[in-house]
Amino acid sequence: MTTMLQVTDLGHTYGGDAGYTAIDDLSFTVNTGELVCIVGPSGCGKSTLLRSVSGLHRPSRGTVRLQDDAVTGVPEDLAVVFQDYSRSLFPWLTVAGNVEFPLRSRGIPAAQRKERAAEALEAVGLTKAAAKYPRQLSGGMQQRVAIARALACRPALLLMDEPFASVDAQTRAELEDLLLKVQREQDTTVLLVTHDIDESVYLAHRVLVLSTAPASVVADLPVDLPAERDQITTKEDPRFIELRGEVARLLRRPEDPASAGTAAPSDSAGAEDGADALGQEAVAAAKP
Ligand SMILES: Nc1ncnc2c1ncn2[C@@H]1O[C@H](COP(=O)(O)OP(=O)(O)OP(=O)(O)O)[C@@H](O)[C@H]1O
Repeated sequence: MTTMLQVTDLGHTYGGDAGYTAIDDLSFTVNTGELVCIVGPSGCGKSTLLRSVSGLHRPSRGTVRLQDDAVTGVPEDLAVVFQDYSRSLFPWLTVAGNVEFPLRSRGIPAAQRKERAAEALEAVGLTKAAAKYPRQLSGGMQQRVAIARALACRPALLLMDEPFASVDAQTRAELEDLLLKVQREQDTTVLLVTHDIDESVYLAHRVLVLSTAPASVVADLPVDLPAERDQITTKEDPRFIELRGEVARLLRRPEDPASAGTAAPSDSAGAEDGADALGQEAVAAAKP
């Protein structure tokens, strides 16, 4: 088992030494081919962590290493899927154009770009939509385009920031299963942030639970469920229910009296539609 991502003693304080510390002493690893989910209370510093891992900002303390190289800027072999597909796809490009777009800046020749885009669109079941524009697709289909675009880059690490939070429950379940299928087929290494406890246990090989801000890792839970997951039978598995309860208990805020009861099945880590700063930065950076 090789290490794909190593985060060591990571800390970030906004506004200098006397400012606000969002994350502190954060350490974890992600192995090659693993799907690791991160859950944490709202505002605990998940986006700050993802920004540091993706090289979009320089953390105040600690190190991030991707395939043993220190991350000091956005690495070529990293792709990110954001929550808000409407802000991450380019409306003036076709589906195929969107998927090919990041390959252009990587200097990949046109024929190879087309081939890779076709492969990625096939993996997400969108071959027939290649010539359409994002506005002609449903939200779930648009998010599949965003996933195809990330896959076409053949990233060493795929970062996903609340990728299914903006779609309806049925589409969310379909996209979760699509991610599991693609991850298994392509052996992609994935680090996914979610507010949804069920989703984290359903998708992950391991769930990292973060504390309230400044975020640190309070638990690193291996998900010892059968590799083959099913939206109904997996969620009925007593071990799934046990793990879900464990994550909910770890996330429970002692000061919150409402959290003193048993966690509800659809309990979430405190979702708020956190404005997707990462998404905005990425689109701004990529606009021609
Ligand atoms: N640029 C910034 N300057 C100052 N403080 C910031 C900045 N960005 C984030 N913060 C603060 O750092 C803390 C962590 O923010 P972050 O967005 O990383 O949390 P999060 O866990 O992703 O939130 P959410 O769950 O709502 O998406 C918050 O209190 C936030 O107000």
